[in-house]
Amino acid sequence: MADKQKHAPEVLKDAQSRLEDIYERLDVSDDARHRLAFPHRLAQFSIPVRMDNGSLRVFQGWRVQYDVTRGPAKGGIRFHPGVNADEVTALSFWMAIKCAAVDLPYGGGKGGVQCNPKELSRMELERLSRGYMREVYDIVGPDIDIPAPDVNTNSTVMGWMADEYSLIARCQCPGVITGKPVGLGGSQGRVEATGEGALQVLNIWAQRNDKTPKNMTVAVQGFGNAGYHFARAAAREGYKVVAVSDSKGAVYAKEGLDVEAVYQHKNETRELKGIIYCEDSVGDEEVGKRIDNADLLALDVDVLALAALENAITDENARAVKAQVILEIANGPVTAAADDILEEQQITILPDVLANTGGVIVSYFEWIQNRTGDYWKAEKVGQRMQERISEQADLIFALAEEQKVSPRTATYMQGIKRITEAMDHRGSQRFFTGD
Ligand SMILES: NC(=O)C1=CN([C@@H]2O[C@H](COP(=O)(O)OP(=O)(O)OC[C@H]3O[C@@H](n4cnc5c(N)ncnc54)[C@H](O)[C@@H]3O)[C@@H](O)[C@H]2O)C=CC1
Ligand SMILES: O=C(O)CCC(=O)C(=O)O
Repeated sequence: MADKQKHAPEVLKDAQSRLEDIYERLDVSDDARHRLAFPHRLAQFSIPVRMDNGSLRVFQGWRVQYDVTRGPAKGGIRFHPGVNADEVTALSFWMAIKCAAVDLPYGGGKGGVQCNPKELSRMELERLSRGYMREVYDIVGPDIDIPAPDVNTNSTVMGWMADEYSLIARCQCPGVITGKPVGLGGSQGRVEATGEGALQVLNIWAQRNDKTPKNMTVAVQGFGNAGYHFARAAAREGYKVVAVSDSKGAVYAKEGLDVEAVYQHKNETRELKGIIYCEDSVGDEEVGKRIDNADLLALDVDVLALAALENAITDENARAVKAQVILEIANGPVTAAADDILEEQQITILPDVLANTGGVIVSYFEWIQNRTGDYWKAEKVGQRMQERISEQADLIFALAEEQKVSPRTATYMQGIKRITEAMDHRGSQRFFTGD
């Protein structure tokens, strides 16, 4: 256990350990450093839920607003047995960095409930989702904090939460939450946005480095919302997706997987591990062969896309990575210690705070649509996301080249610079001076 903790450090501490270098490079003031050392607000609460069998269960929940200098807090809500205050705080810290890095008028927030949604009935899940909104009602709102989906939450959960908010507020207020169903004020393109945005970041990097998608092999850890939509988009653009995994297993095919067939199988059986592939016989179910999850991370591929959870690559397994580029679709999949090892191995990391911004960018578009009442077609959403990502990724890659730093350092520099500039614009006398 102690050994495991050594390799998978506390998420917030690990996330913040990257800041000192950024502060030095940008000459950040002591005031700003103090303010970014702690979350602006951390709410912890209990959510009592009446279960279908009549018993009462009480779930622990959190909502953290790490920084709100540039605008209302923004970030998803995670339902997972491992969620805790440390993780949610780190996730809200990353939201603040990423929103600033791609110039969205938001701060960073995140929420979580410690639960296993797979063990809950649909009605229990709805009661839990509504209970969460009742607990955070006073601290969220379209100008305060705007939640969205994350691991194990989706448009259905967002729809229930939006409805609960409107019941309490006694008004229609779709802008309080994004990632809603399209029929309830959700945006076209939000479901696939994170995966599509990650592909765009990869394409921009590939173009700048004279690589062509056609020859590039890809392995994807985490075949959920973000990972599946990335794999689908990558296959569409000519990348060869040779392996994907979920929490229970991984599947591999040297000549490339049929991503849609794998998705269909997973949808029907809820898992990937049943898929069997024989090199010389092709049957209905035979779309790939089973490999261990750990082996997927060490495959000799061009691109390793990490789309599951934090701490996937640590100092324990970093040396086994053979990919030339890691695409961080998940938040925090590579620890700071692993970063150093991967850099030594000359592996490029396209960091979470840039690579997974497609989701929050389209959430921003959803919020604009909710507030103006002007709903956009899918083409417009796609085009505006592409413009935003291209513009900001180009700035970041150019900064990385100019400063001779990694794309992660350049993205943090971009984000922290914008946050600290906004702090300056708000003035230095808003705090009690003591006289
Ligand atoms: N959904 C979104 O819009 C966004 C998600 N993200 C991040 O992307 C990551 C994935 O999120 P979603 O796709 O929304 O969640 P999801 O719940 O839809 O999918 C997560 C997937 O990861 C798999 N998984 C979990 N542990 C694993 C392991 N050890 N090995 C292999 N697979 C494993 C699960 O089985 C599941 O298939 C998270 O880090 C999330 O914070 C980031 C930005 C936006
Ligand atoms: O869509 C959003 O507002 C936030 C998505 C999110 O939680 C993330 O980018 O990690």
